[in-house]
Amino acid sequence: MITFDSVTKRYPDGFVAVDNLSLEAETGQITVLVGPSGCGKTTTLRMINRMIDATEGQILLDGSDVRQIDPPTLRRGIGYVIQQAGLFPHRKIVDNVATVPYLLGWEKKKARDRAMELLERVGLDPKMAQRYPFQLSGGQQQRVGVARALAADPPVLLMDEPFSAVDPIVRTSLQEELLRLQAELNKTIVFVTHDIDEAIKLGDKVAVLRVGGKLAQFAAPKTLLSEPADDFVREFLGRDRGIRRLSFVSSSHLRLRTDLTVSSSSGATPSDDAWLMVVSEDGKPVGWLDRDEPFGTYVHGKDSLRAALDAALLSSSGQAVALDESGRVVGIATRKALDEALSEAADG
Ligand SMILES: Nc1ncnc2c1ncn2[C@@H]1O[C@H](COP(=O)(O)OP(=O)(O)OP(=O)(O)O)[C@@H](O)[C@H]1O
Repeated sequence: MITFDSVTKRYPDGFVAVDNLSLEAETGQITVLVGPSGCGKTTTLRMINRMIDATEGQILLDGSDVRQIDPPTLRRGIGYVIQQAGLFPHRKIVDNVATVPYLLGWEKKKARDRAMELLERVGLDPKMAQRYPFQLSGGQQQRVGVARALAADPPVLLMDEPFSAVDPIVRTSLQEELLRLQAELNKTIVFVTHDIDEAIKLGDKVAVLRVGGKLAQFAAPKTLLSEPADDFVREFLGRDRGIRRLSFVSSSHLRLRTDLTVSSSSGATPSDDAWLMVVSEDGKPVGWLDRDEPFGTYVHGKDSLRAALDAALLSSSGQAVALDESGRVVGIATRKALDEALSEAADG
């Protein structure tokens, strides 16, 4: 766990970049620092690995004051990923990833084997290992940056706007990759971004900072969306707060109708008003009976209420097709069921 206890950073010119910050970044979780430009996110992050020293207060890493630990020892246990990856341009990818193991005196083969394993872990083709950074796309370089930070298996990972220099599609895939990796690795991650959507997607908890380095709110994404602490946070969260909150509401409470499905061999005829979903022999959705309209699906209980609503909006049926994890139809969420679930969500 990383604990900020009344931490202030005053730069030599007197500017207060971080003002009396107290928060805890839990072990094995992703804590996101988010806020407008200049609010002190990077300063806060760099005080953890002592690239910047706090002026007042204490930062504790698993109970030990970081200022009592000499910086090289401290940084051995802390991976650091920055925007545009910051790779060494004249080193091959494999050697970039092996940087810290080399510094730690690992023998070359062991360090390179570790690097190759990590490249695979972050979803890069092993063939990339022999290339130089300029021969990789921005997104690939960013993956290398993550692999490099993980090389010595540090328990803590600091990530400073790591995905902000890539296009939105690559960015989404990097975010998903990080969540997948984190599910395996359980690192204590502190992640800086100015993008509130990224914060909400990645954070177990999100610290919203305002200019002047003051903490405006520290909460789980769901709480931020439903109970923003003040107008600043509300405005920073932006539009569609209500819809976005549905991403954190489970679809498992949606009441499903099983009488609105028909097997493809049944020869059923449509009734006037009902939309019936034809289901193949192996349980997969085929299409609406006698209606040439698209249909939308979601995985019941796994996807959010937002996903179910989105699926319903894909066709004029207004109904979502609920699937199990292997893609078989488990029932139909009707408008009425969605309506009920939405009003429950609005209440709670
Ligand atoms: N060495 C320094 N001396 C004086 N002021 C500084 C110094 N470094 C940063 N600052 C100021 O401290 C404030 C916080 O900077 P910081 O880089 O932590 O912000 P940030 O939230 O990460 O911003 P951005 O999103 O733009 O990267 C800014 O106003 C910055 O100008």
